[in-house]
Amino acid sequence: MNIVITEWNAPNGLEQLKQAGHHVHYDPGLWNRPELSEAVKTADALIVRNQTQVDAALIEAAPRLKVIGRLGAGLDNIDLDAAARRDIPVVTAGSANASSVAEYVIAAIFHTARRLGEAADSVRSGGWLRQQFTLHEIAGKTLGLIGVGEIGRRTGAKASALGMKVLGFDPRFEQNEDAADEAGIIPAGFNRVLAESDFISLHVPLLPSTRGLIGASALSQMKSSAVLINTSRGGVVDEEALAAVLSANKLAGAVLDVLSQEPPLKDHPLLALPSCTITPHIAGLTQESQEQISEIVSAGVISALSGQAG
Ligand SMILES: O=C(O)C(=O)COP(=O)(O)O
Repeated sequence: MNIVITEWNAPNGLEQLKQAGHHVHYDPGLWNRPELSEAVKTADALIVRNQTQVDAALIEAAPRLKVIGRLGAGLDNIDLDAAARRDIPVVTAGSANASSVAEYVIAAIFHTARRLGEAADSVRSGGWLRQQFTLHEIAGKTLGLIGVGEIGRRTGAKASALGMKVLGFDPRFEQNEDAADEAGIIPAGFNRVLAESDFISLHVPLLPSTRGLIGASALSQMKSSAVLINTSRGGVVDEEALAAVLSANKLAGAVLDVLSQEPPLKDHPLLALPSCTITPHIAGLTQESQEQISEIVSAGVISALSGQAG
């Protein structure tokens, strides 16, 4: 069968698909080109990351489509209702990148707490600024999680192992409470997390109910010494409101791995702010997670295609 892959995928999964006897049309830049709707016409399977817009029109343009593979966790770029109407399953990699994202959040906490990059740069330029880089311990500080699914839970477990107090808000907390307890996460309301945390990390999917969740009102409830970390989706944060509070020193910093538009326009206001660190959507990207994701999604796609007529 014909498998169209529109974004980057690790080699092990591509090999798996070929070994299973499928024709692999691998074109990592296809998501951004008009030929996409032509390419899916003969696709039995479509494998994407987060940039391909798998909307109703694209699904309609693919009459043979039997399965969609998602090399990651977020599903906001896939019209799940349109897929369900055609009984097309969506295979994801589950929580295969959850540890990578959790480790990134811990790195972001240390990045802002100890500023090793800046300290090293200052030495390279001839400085030896020991007092200027006398900064903060993270033990005893409070990490607030907005969203306590698998990524939030693993982040909380690592933070609490480092001696942080961890507060977690999740709209589905009733169901998560046992898991949260094990990870050392204290269930808390949204406002408490905002008001008491030294670091706030976002782990909710982008849904109509979470779009702009961290806007002017939420930002105004945070401590002025707090740092916001976003590895979820850019749309969860109102970027203009964030730029305003950072410029006014009403928030100490932000580490953003995701933006509402990726890559950002050159004149994006957050790019000009030294207290805002932006990375290119890499939290879930490690060699380990990508190999695992590629393997899981390939296996799921192969299984969904097996036994189906071409
Ligand atoms: O898993 C996710 O949702 C991510 O955002 C990670 O990046 P990806 O979309 O897999 O390239």
